[in-house]
Amino acid sequence: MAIVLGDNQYGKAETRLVRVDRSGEEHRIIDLNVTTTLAGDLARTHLTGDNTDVLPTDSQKNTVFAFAHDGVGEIEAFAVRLARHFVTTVPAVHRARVHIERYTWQRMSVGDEPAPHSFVRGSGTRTATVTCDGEHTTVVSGITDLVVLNSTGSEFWGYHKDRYTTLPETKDRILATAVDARWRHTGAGTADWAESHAEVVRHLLDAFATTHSLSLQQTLYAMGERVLRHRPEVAEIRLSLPNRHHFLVDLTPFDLDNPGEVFHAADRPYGLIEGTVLREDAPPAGLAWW
Ligand SMILES: O=c1[nH]c(=O)c2[nH]c(=O)[nH]c2[nH]1
Repeated sequence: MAIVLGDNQYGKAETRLVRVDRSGEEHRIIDLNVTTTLAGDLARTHLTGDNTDVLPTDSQKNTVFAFAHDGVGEIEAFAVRLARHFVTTVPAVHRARVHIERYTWQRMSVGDEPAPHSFVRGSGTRTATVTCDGEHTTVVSGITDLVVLNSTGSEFWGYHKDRYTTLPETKDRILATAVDARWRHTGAGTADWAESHAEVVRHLLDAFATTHSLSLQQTLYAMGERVLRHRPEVAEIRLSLPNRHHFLVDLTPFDLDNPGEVFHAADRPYGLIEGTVLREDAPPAGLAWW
């Protein structure tokens, strides 16, 4: 019986890079978590331990820091630079993926003045995943952990019921989720990554806030559809929405009414609603989701 090496990849996971821009009166910070993943002709090291083809993961980490020396810029562009570097300079490497998370920091205010070098962590983490095979480069942008809540404007009723169904139907509930969205760009050369990202997030939030929801599934589709209608540079968006259930507490044992005011915010289990919304004529995804 022959035994062979199957798919393999390797890289440095979660290089934490913080860069301080001191060029102005006010400092600016970029706080990143960078993961590099390489694949290619790497049979030799697996089969014989000959490491000729292997760029150490330590070198990959060093590359991330060295590339930050002259500025990081937008994370999509930084990831493109790194991915192309690995594919074009390491002979055995034919595919590189660079995944970056950028934590949100907002400038503090002291009194009415913006603080020059003090920051507070904001909500939502921006992400970018770039894949390069030497010929094609794909860019996926995203946002994770963007926690949102509507205190009304959400119903859930008319669902399939069986002997195990106890959930009461509701015409008014809290709808809350932590948005995890990733969207694939039609090209790798969007002019303004920052503007594109801010606008996609704005449309996601607008759709969440203005959709009268009959299910989180319906809200998911509305969020994706709105992004695609307004942002031509986006070909496809994948959303993962945990349903952060808020259950109305029964206060009748205490002779108290509860007209939609007191809720138990349960953390688990939670419904997990996931879906993809895309253009019918979206170009092939290639390695985008690799
Ligand atoms: O919006 C919802 N979708 C569901 O599929 C579901 N299932 C459930 O128990 N509550 C909800 N809410």
